[in-house]
Amino acid sequence: MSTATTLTPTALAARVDNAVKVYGSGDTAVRALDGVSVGFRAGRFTAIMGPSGSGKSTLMHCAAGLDTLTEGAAYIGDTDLGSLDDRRLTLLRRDRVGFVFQAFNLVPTLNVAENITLPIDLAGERPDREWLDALIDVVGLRDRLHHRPAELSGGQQQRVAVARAFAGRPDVVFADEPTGNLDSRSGGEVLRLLGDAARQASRTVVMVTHDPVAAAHADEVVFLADGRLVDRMERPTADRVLDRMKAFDGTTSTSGGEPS
Ligand SMILES: Nc1ncnc2c1ncn2[C@@H]1O[C@H](COP(=O)(O)OP(=O)(O)OP(=O)(O)O)[C@@H](O)[C@H]1O
Repeated sequence: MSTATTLTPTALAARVDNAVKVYGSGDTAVRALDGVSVGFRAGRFTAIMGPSGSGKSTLMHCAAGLDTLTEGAAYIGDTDLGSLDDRRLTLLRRDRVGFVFQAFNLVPTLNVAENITLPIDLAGERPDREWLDALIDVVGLRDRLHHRPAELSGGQQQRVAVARAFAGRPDVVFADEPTGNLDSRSGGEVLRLLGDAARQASRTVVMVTHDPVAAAHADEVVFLADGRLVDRMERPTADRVLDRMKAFDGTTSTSGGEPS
């Protein structure tokens, strides 16, 4: 049987195979990814964790088509990103991928409603009003639609960014430290939104974080160390994630490392 081309419930929304990323060359070369193979299941919320410099952001950027791999392959659904020219890659990112960054990256001159629909407007598409309406309710922004970003709290701004990321019904939303600029209460709300969007609307979310509490909102955590995938954890709790992270201190060995 040939590989199915449509997504099934257990399909992978994004994956990398044998991903190698080398920055620079010669003596100063850094092997940020050293043969990582990992899949992100459709309809799930996955967190990427690991010590500083372990390659989390590099993995996310390469999986999302924001950067290219030195070796190996990255796929969104069945599309091999390495097979796309710049124009097609730009279109794929616009049509099939959503992004949430630590710095909210809203357009200051546009109001909330305009920020949310910006990717759809830029694509020249017609908004799906029903979907947008539901999204605005999910992120709790209905009474702020005509405000500009500067009139919102940080948590509200990030909720706008989450709504914008999901507005075009992307296959996968990548989030890079989305709660890094938020207090724990606002951060918790944003994480719940990401989880709800993944589970209720069958969207896939992949989040880079260094925070075990944030990772505990995910369905699964994948752990990187020194550019390699070293572990996966289903149904994480903050304590279990913290214990796993402690095992990285001093050694990145995965055999018999006992948390203190
Ligand atoms: N543009 C670049 N040029 C050279 N080296 C880079 C570049 N970007 C990242 N690196 C290096 O690649 C390695 C992985 O970096 P990356 O940012 O992916 O790690 P990270 O796990 O996201 O770290 P952090 O948690 O500190 O953000 C690090 O050694 C980093 O110094």
